[in-house]
Amino acid sequence: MSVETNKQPADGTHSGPAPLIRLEQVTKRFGDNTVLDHLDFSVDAGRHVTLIGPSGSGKTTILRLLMTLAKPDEGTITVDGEQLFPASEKQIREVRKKIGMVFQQFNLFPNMSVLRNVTEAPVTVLGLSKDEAEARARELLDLVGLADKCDAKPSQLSGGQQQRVAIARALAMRPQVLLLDEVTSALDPELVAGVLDVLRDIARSTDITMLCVTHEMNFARDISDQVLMFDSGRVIESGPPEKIFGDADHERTREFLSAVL
Ligand SMILES: Nc1ncnc2c1ncn2[C@@H]1O[C@H](COP(=O)(O)OP(=O)(O)OP(=O)(O)O)[C@@H](O)[C@H]1O
Repeated sequence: MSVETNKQPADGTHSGPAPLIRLEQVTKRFGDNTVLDHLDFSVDAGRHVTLIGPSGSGKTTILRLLMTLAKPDEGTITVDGEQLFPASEKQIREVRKKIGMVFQQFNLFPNMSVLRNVTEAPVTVLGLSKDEAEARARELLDLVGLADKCDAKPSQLSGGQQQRVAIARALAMRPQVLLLDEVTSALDPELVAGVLDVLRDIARSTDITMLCVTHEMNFARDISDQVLMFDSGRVIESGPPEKIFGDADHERTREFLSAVL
């Protein structure tokens, strides 16, 4: 499979083994509610990292910060050596090109065909020609099993198919990082497996970096190089899936997993 990413050559300042994503001492508050509390973690290029933890522990907030949909109150976030906060609008636009996100809701453009949903941003944001964007989109729609749905409107597709279009749309920007926020939570149970299979395939066969929030623990176990257990805005434990799911050190992790597995 030929999913490629828009890898930028590292400049002199940021070359070397710097992680692709780095959060340092990140704090995020909503009023009196401290959602992230001096959070530190980093993700190396090409790794698949899953965030697990109880509802409200701040997992989605991290993805929203990385997408610049929210700002931290303190701390720094860098992606590929470039700082996200504080940064000019222009810098943020550049960093944003490196990050794709798939949300719980598919958020497709209802009046556009499936193909146009996937070509729109590569044409308008990256400046690809229509032909180039269509070739890329057709390849990705084939990858997610929807080659025959190019001309359909989103409303003619099942939720699982719509989410697969959303995955193709995110990949069409050739991001270095794919953020996945509970992408199967809004789906009927029988449609979940098809979407997770597509993501497993992408995880196995591409070099894209994935940061994933999910309540699907089997999926987390399958695709992750590393699992981060969150509680109250902090990472309380992290490790490879065999360790976290099989022999967690922290009692809170064991309690959480025994409740959800
Ligand atoms: N825009 C907002 N305004 C106020 N509070 C918010 C906002 N967004 C998130 N929060 C609060 O921040 C906390 C963390 O939310 P977040 O969605 O990051 O948790 P989560 O770990 O992803 O939970 P879940 O697994 O239920 O999705 C929650 O208490 C939530 O109510």
